[in-house]
Parts: sequence; structure tokens; C-alpha cells
Amino acid sequence: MQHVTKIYKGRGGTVDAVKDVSLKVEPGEIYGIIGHSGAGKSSLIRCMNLLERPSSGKVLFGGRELTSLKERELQAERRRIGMIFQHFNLLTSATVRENIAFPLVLAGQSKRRQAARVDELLELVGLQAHGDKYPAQLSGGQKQRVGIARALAAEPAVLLCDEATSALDPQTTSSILSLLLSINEKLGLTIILITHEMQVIRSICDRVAVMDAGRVVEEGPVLDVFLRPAHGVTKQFADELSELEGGAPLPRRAGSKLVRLHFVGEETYEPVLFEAVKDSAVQCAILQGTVSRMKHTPYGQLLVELSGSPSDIDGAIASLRSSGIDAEVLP
Ligand SMILES: Nc1ncnc2c1ncn2[C@@H]1O[C@H](COP(=O)(O)OP(=O)(O)OP(=O)(O)O)[C@@H](O)[C@H]1O
Repeated sequence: MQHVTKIYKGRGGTVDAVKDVSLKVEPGEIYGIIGHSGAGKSSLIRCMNLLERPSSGKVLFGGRELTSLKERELQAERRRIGMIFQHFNLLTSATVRENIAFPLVLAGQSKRRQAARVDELLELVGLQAHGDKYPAQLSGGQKQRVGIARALAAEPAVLLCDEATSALDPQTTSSILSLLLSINEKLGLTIILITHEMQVIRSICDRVAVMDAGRVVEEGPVLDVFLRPAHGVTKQFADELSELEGGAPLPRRAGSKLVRLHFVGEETYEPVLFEAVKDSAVQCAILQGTVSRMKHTPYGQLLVELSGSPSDIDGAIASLRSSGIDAEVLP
């Protein structure tokens, strides 16, 4: 996307939903866009396949400028961009098989090829036993699996996910995210998703854009963006991960320093804290801590209180930093 804006004009005035957004998604990656309600995420993702026409700016897909194509050419390109939705958008009077076959019917495929492709897709999303059911007979997670199978029927290069797990409970969300990740890894499918949930970004995304009031305020690899957030909104989302903020004030000893440590990758499991203080007179109290994963990378955060002489404390912090640990002294 290059300098995309989306302005809605209505009787009540105009709304600048997307403001000058430029971003590039690489083939094969899972790219997340996170923001609070009203940030402009839906408008942005709908501009990607021109479900909404940008008011200005360009959308390019595999080198072709979608925004300059005629309707017929655009429709052909759109077949290479699948989409799934928060409320699934299934045909309620059609069976699971018929829902999945719908794009193949539109593409004029023979009944035999349709049936073979639907069988493959049912297996891919784990719904072999449910092909003849109607959407009303399925759980939310199963409905989204049908949505995914339908979106993949025409073998798109990109899958757009519009809050695909927001209507699901946490356990079902995890199973749908695992399915998206395995499809990405198995088929090399590029996935672009919008969400307001950090769990979605943390568990499957490679890169992330943070949106606020129509703008992308921060962008980059997920670990970089959330371990060193620069913008206020990014910090709010990062705090959801760390759980180190808020609550009662922490106890402080006179002359001590509060230090927040970030561990990333294999160092998460190394005894670096022990190494940093073992030969000094510094005492170390662990006040809070978490160890988790961002996609496949382990990371940890610890809030520690270091007590001792100022020079010993500084020595311990320098030792931590020389081991590659990100040590942030808190005010
Ligand atoms: N069709 C429309 N007509 C007029 N205004 C709209 C339209 N669609 C969205 N908006 C407005 O554009 C702004 C961005 O909305 P959008 O739905 O893109 O945000 P969002 O981040 O996806 O929020 P949510 O998660 O609540 O859907 C909001 O102020 C919204 O009211």
C-alpha cells in the first residue's frame, strides 16, 4: 500500500478512517495489524482487496496496481486474495460442502474437480465428518474452519483475516490460530490479519503494524515492536503481554534500583542474573516475572530490585548488558 487514505463522506460529515498508510507485506509472512476499536483496521484491510476503494493512494499486489485495474481485471486478481470474516459470512441455506465449493462454482469448475477439491479442503481444516451439515449445526470454531476452507478453495496467494477470531472463545481462538499457522507453513500462504488481541499477534505473526486514529504509528518484527515500544498505544498492548504494570506500588529499599530485564531467544534460559551478581555484594530480589513465546521465539521479562552500593549496582547492570540482556532502569 502506498499513501492510502480512506475518507467516508456522509450526511453527518466526513470521517478520516485511514490516513496516509504505506506498508509492504512480503510473500509467505504472517502480517498483523493491531489497534483499538475505531483505529481504522477494518477500513485498511478492506482497502487491500478494494472491497473499499481508497480515497487516494495505491494498492499493489504482486507488482500490479489494483487501484488502476478495470473491474474485470480486478475480479481476476481478487480470486488470488481470499478473505475470512469475524462473523464467518457463510450461506446458511447451503451445506458445508456447498459453501466451500461456492468459489469453484463461480470459476466454472466441473462437478468432479469441485468434489475432489472440497475433499482436500475438508481434510486440511479437519472437517471431514461435517461436509453434509448446515452452518447452524456447527460451533463457531467449525464455522470459521468452513470460512477458511472456502477462502482457500481458489488457491489464493494471500489470505486476509478480518478479526477472524474475535467471536470465538480463547480455546477455539488458539485452535484457529494453529490452523492458520500450519496453513501458512504448509502452503506458503501469505496471511494478513487485523485484530485487537495481543494473543493473536504474539502467537502467529512475523511482523506487526500498530494503528491509531487511522495511522500506522509503529511497524516491524513483532519482537522488536513489543519489547521496545515507542508509541503510547504500542506500550498499552505490550503491557497486556508483560503483566508487569499496574497493581499495588512495589516495595523499595533505600538506595535500591528497580530494573526491568528483557530476555530474548535462548538467553531466556541462561543463568545470566546469577552470573551478574554472584561476585558482587549486590542483592537481587525478583519482584515480578514472566516467560513466554512470541511465535517460535522464547522471551522473558523480569522486574528485579538491586540493592547495594551505587557502584556495585551499576557494575551488575553493566554485566547484565554485556551478556546481551536489555536492562532498563526504572524511575
Ligand atoms: N461505511 C462507513 N461509513 C462511515 N464511517 C465509517 C464506515 N466504516 C467505518 N467508519 C468509521 O471509520 C472509522 C474507522 O472504522 P474501522 O471499522 O475501520 O475501525 P476498526 O479499527 O476496524 O474498528 P472496529 O474494531 O471497532 O471495527 C470509525 O470512526 C468508523 O466509525
